[in-house]
Amino acid sequence: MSANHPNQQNIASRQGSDSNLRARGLQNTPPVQATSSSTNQASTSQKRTRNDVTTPVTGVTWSLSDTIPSLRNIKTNFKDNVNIWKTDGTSIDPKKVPSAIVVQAVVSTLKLKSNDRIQVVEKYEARLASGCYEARRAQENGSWKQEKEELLIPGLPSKKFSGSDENSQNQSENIVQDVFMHNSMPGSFYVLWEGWTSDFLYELSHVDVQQSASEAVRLAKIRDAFLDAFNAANGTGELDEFVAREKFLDWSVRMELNHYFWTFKDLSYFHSQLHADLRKGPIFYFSLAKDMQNPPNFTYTNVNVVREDAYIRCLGRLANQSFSELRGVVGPVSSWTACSRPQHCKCNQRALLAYGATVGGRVRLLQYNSEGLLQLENYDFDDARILVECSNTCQCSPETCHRRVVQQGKAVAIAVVNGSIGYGGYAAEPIKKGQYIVEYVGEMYLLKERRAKENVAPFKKMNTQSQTNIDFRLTETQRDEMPDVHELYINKPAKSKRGTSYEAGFSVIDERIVICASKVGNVGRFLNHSCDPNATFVEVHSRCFESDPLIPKIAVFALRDIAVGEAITVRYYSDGQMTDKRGIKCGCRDNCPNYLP
Ligand SMILES: C[S@@+](CC[C@H](N)C(=O)[O-])C[C@H]1O[C@@H](n2cnc3c(N)ncnc32)[C@H](O)[C@@H]1O
Repeated sequence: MSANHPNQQNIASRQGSDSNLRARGLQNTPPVQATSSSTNQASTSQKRTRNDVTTPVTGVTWSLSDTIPSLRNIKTNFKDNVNIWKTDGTSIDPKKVPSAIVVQAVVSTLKLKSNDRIQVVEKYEARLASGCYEARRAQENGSWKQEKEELLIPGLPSKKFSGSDENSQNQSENIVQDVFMHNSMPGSFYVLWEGWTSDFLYELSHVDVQQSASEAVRLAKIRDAFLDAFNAANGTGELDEFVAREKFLDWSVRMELNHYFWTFKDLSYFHSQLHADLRKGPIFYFSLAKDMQNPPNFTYTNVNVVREDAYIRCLGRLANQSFSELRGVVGPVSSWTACSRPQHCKCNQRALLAYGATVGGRVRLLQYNSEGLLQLENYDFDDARILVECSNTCQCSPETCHRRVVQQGKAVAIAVVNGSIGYGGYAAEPIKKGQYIVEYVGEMYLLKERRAKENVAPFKKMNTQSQTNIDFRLTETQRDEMPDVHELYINKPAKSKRGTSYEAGFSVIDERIVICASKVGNVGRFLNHSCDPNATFVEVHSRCFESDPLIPKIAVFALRDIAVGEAITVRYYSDGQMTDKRGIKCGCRDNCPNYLP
């Protein structure tokens, strides 16, 4: 640190000032309520005019109006005040956590309506996390404006307060965004405030920060431990300089308010805040290179953003029928819950009924063990398998049931780092075999029938080398053929990088439904392919309330223990699909002979 740097006096004058500490509140309180979507209008009923729909599986016919969810129909077995608790002591009301955002065509005969659980919007746009008060205020009043066009990322503040606003703003409730180690004073942290630029860093003692912003310190420790592990794994010392920049800050970075570095910090903070809203793990974005790359630019979502046609298709699936509608087909309701005897569970029975017929009765139901870890004995990539979680009909606790892992949101910390095959996702906390890692979330839409047939083999071909459970098989040309999904419903996408695909499909639940995380997605979009993966995609039925529509999910689970610093990888394709040399050379290891189609 240069003794004559103009900002030094600025920082020194604030150092250890109790009055500043009190005045600024030093709060690190994540938001309590999850409202990352764009519509909050509640409604209690949904009128439908559409004709009956016939399931292709059993020929059972029912009226769509019977299956449209509304809050009215949510019959919970919880006491009214039962909440899900987060690590910071705040709670989530599960009834107010959206289970999907439905993007409806402007011209639609159906006119879906929103409620707390299903939010119907015309267009999905990113927002700042609901608890980021200072950032919202700065967005209105701040004097600093983002100058670099490539750094205008949806959901990140484009305006902030800067040092020059110090005396003109009412600074009562500032929140700690990030803390960095002090290179020359081990007893101090540099503190970055939410909604403020880096020319307004404070230098505060560990004790003060630890007491008032313990969550920020906990996250900084996870970040720094990851960097050390990642650096050690790379072994050559090449990264030392960049790791030090992340942990200690450079003057050059601190004083250049438009530096890419700060956008990576904002991505980490605001995406982690959105995750904290739903009790999911934090995310850390890094560019460990001298010339930092453009940060990834996409709109963050915690829940699938479902196009109207895919939503209607989901409602029309047999799996969406209530138990009363299926009386006589699904066995009688027993007193066993799925938690105690999965084979007697009616949710499992219904899933087998719904998919067994489609895929020749060869669907395997995956199960959790009593610690909530997926049992993966005899795991075979080519098996047709799904996972069904408990819901409120099972009468078990949404808080403690070991079969509600995905809906409880207990996902791990993930770091996103750039490398030779683009960005990749890495374990920032140790992960156990069978542990839930993250959901793969994005825009959900239907493939056209013709393309679905071309691209997804019928189940009778399952269990052969050429079939995968979840795939990324759409080519650039095929995506270009996609009709108007983005134009009509979502922000128009920039052309994706040539050869880069973010589309994942289902093969058991519905081969026409695709989740695309290119423009709207979550951290799952960064998981790269490996021919020897340590994690796997699983098709999941998970809903807190039986009256929610059953929107299928894709979740990622660990196939083996994964250490901090290790890349989290999944298999997009089986070996037989990876021989065509016109594809992308697989970079999962040195000299891998395979090609991504
Ligand atoms: C779902 S994205 C993964 C994240 C991506 N690397 C990024 O930077 O955003 C899938 C794309 O990543 C790249 N990719 C993933 N795994 C790869 C591998 N093993 N070898 C080469 N490219 C890979 C390909 O471009 C692929 O279409």
